[in-house]
Amino acid sequence: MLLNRIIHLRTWTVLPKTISVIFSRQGAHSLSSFRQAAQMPEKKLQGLVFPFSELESHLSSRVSKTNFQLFQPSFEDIERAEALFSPSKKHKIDYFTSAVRMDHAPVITQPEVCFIGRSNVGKSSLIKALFSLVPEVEVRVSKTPGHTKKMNFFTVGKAFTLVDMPGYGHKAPKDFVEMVEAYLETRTNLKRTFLLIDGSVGLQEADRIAIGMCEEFGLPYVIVVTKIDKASRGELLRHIVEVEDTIKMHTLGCFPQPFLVSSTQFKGIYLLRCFIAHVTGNLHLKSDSQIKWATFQVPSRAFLFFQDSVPWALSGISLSGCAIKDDFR
Ligand SMILES: Nc1nc2c(ncn2[C@@H]2O[C@H](COP(=O)(O)OP(=O)(O)OP(=O)(O)O)[C@@H](O)[C@H]2O)c(=O)[nH]1
Ligand SMILES: [Mg+2]
Repeated sequence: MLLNRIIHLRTWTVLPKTISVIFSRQGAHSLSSFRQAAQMPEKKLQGLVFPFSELESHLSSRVSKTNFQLFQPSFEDIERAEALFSPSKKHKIDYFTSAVRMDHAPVITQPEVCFIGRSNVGKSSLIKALFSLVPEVEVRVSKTPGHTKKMNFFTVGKAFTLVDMPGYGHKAPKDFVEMVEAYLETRTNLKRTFLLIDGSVGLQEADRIAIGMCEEFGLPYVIVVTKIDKASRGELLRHIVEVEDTIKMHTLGCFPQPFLVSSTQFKGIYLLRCFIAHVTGNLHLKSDSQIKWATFQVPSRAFLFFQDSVPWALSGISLSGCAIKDDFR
């Protein structure tokens, strides 16, 4: 199968030192909450919430800037989405269970989102940042590739579940294919797959194979460019253009807007929270939020998602390949 090929790829030359970190309450990020961040000067806040806005003026006209602004919720919507990521007595956010095989995966009906990507791309760090309002939830990150060995399920109240996956490529677990491919192919409550690409190294062969797999399975998926703090501006722009070109030329199921994030600087995290709230059917955007029209073909499995009452239309994608309107309620 496709991912078998990824596992055997050896594109990493430098192996970082083994350091495992368990994030605890002490590790809470000072920008965990959008409310806190909203105290910042407008321009800084804009760059934090919409990281693309800082890069926009440097991109050539060849790149579709509209695609980066397809999902552009209002600050009010972002704040409403944040409530979903804030725990309360009635809305518990916690680690749920782990599985190494599909028959060990919990059977649940609530919407689910998962995070896949090469080992060390920053999947667990991103989830830790998304859950930073609940720092007691243990999400393990490590400098050593291949740290996450199991599919780790986290529940966000009754609203949705989120799955942290082992990485593919270097040091992927032996049972990776049976675990992750089977999950992606058969999980019926999976609403979105977030495919992470390291913004400091750009698209690698393993990423292209993973994109091919998402296409083959007809998954609705979204590309997230990670570690944007680590790359120079020039490098990052080059990598973003490459991602954009790939989405445009080689994908049908990928949401046209790549999301840019830095889990350490908290860039793009509030926007991603809002997108997750939206695609899991937990947030209806206010009318002043902007979701632009998108026109392209949708793979067959998308129809199943439409039937699940979380239509693709929610992310600006048309079922018929025709343009759709931006008010979906
Ligand atoms: N500079 C920077 N480093 C990051 C960022 N996100 C993650 N890292 C670092 O990248 C390394 C890998 O992070 P993880 O979150 O464990 O990566 P992963 O994709 O879960 O890795 P596996 O579980 O091995 O597949 C850690 O050293 C993180 O601190 C980021 O946004 N910026
Ligand atoms: Mg991990």
